[in-house]
Amino acid sequence: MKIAIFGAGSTGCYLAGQLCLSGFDVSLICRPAMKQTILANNGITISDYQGLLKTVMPQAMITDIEQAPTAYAAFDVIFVTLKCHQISSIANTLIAITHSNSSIIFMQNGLGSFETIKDALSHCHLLQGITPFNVLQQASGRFHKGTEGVFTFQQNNHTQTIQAAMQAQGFGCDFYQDITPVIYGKLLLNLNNALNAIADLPIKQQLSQRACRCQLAGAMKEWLAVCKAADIKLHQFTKVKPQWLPVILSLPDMLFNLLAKQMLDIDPQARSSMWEDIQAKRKTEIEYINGAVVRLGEQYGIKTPVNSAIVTSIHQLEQSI
Ligand SMILES: NC(=O)C1=CN([C@@H]2O[C@H](COP(=O)(O)OP(=O)(O)OC[C@H]3O[C@@H](n4cnc5c(N)ncnc54)[C@H](OP(=O)(O)O)[C@@H]3O)[C@@H](O)[C@H]2O)C=CC1
Ligand SMILES: CC(C)(CO)C(=O)C(=O)O
Repeated sequence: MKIAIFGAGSTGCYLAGQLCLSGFDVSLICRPAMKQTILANNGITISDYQGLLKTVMPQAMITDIEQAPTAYAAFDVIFVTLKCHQISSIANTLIAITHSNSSIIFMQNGLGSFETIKDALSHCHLLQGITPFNVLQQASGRFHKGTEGVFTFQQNNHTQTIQAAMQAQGFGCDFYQDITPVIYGKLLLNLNNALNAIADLPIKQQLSQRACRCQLAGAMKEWLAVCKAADIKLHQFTKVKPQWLPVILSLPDMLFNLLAKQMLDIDPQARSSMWEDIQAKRKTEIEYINGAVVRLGEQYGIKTPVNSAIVTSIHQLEQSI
């Protein structure tokens, strides 16, 4: 199975590492700077908070796909690990580098990016997936997984083969036929991305402060209310049901810390991908995350002042950088 990672950054390189170690032929479609970093460090190093540390060299690193897509043999599976706003422009390239049985798997957080491309690719096998954990790009071509969870994909013959190979290497991998509750449930957790970027602290330290947790609880309550009004089911990612998260987050520090220890294994250094975007002076995915809550809220007549204020703060941060 010939696999490409389109947009190899934090999550894409981590996924590439696990796929290479699982025996697949993996090519990265990446920026020249990423290729240079990987070559200079003799490969991609993946590490995690439980002690994993492995280095692998992908089969190829392609930096000119948009200029010369036909120069490359078609891929069987393409994981798109770009940011949400980078998706819509790659439809023609994806068509040029796939065959009639290829699967294209979109791995974006939030809501709305898949919709910007799916019509242009209506004849392709399109799937969605998520990365439930945090990946931070570190120095020396190292990609560090800082929280628990395993790659999760919509189910088809390709993702079934990938799951079997990844599990044989000890990497978990989940799949679902109906991915919608997973995507909507992940959005609940991603409501912290912006707050973490604003707080400018590691997630663990940020969530140790009750004031920060109460802001997150407020944003979550709005999303839960919107989902209830829209009759949307949410996948449960944590040990407690999604509806209980705002209650637990609002507890006093001592009680919260006791419960949190049992709920989430998290590296003290982990930060959100939106924090990475702000630090790197990149456009964020705010419109697909808190912005999606505001838009759906308007549609269902649910007020979302907390999420609206977060969207405004992130746009201000984007402009000030
Ligand atoms: N990082 C994380 O911990 C997590 C991220 N996610 C989600 O996963 C998705 C991907 O995030 P993440 O991995 O952090 O993103 P990154 O920004 O780290 O990776 C995307 C990479 O693709 C590159 N790129 C952009 N356009 C092209 C192109 N046309 N051709 C080749 N390369 C290109 C980008 O370069 P450039 O920067 O120059 O544009 C960047 O290096 C997002 O939706 C995010 O929310 C989900 C869970 C955790
Ligand atoms: C895993 C999580 C929720 C960590 O913040 C994330 O999805 C992100 O950083 O984008």
